[in-house]
Amino acid sequence: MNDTSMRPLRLGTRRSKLAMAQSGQVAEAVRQLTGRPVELVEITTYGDVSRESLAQIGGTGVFVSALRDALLAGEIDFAVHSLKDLPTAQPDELALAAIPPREDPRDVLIARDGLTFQELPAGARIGTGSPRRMAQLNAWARELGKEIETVPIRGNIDTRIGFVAKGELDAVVLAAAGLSRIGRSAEVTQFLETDAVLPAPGQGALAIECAMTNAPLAATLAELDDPYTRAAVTAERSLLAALEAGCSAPVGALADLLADGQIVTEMRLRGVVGTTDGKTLVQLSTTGPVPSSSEEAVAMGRELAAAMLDKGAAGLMGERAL
Ligand SMILES: NCc1[nH]cc(CCC(=O)O)c1CC(=O)O
Repeated sequence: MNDTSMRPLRLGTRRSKLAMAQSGQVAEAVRQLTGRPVELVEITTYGDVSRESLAQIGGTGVFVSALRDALLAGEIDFAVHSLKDLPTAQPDELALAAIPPREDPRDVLIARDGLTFQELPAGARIGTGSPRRMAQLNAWARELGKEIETVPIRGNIDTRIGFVAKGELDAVVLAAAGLSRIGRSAEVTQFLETDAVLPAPGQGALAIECAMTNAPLAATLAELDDPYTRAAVTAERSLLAALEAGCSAPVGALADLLADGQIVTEMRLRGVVGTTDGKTLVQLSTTGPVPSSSEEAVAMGRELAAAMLDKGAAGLMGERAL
């Protein structure tokens, strides 16, 4: 580090319980790595303040722009984001210094009385404001031959779980990773298999960002990077970008590694786009060598996007679901 002082490193974070939990974990890892103190700097983003639905405010970047402004202004040294909240276009001035090993990427159901999705009665009210979740849940319900009602909700994880606890909704759908980070995994009633519901691109992964000009810090943070997670989320985000969809679009994607025993052999990338009523889904997958460069991962995402667009994916997006 060119700055050899023991000045604390300033980690910018949102104030939510989830953001504080994940920033706290990264702060500890950076402390161990550098021997330097790390101090959390709380920053409020538009996404935290606005009461509008994410689909309405346009989604991309509402949780990250204030953190990025603080990085560019030199008010903080680095920031931790949920990768799925990060817009696919990376600003030139900012380095995605590390993508640590991903947690469980799946969505989960928290339902009343311990119910699974299959056990929910016809007419069940399921809370989610995500067009991606609505599309896949409605498609799944159709397959099971039952009607459900998806109810748009917003708010932090505790608020969302509260709708079920108070009996206002039969179930809510959330990301497994977020629940585990805030210590509420025990309330999960079903982990949704990815054959039924593909997560958001980058779900379950974190992104650690710093200013491009701070090369020594970028190099230090890079030690927290997991190349497999980076390859997977790069392919997923490339698919999203090539579909020209934002984080509030009904797009799911997941890259996973195929292994022969302990040996990783290939990477599979799956993608889905659908109408929120679940009547039409375009769902495709591709398998190939594990990308050994960012360019290869990007190419994999682009190829799958092209195949999905061939199947009519474009016509299913752009709708502002609610
Ligand atoms: N959209 C909000 C959001 N952004 C990141 C997570 C936690 C999971 C993750 O880090 O991928 C969540 C909550 C959720 O979707 O349940």
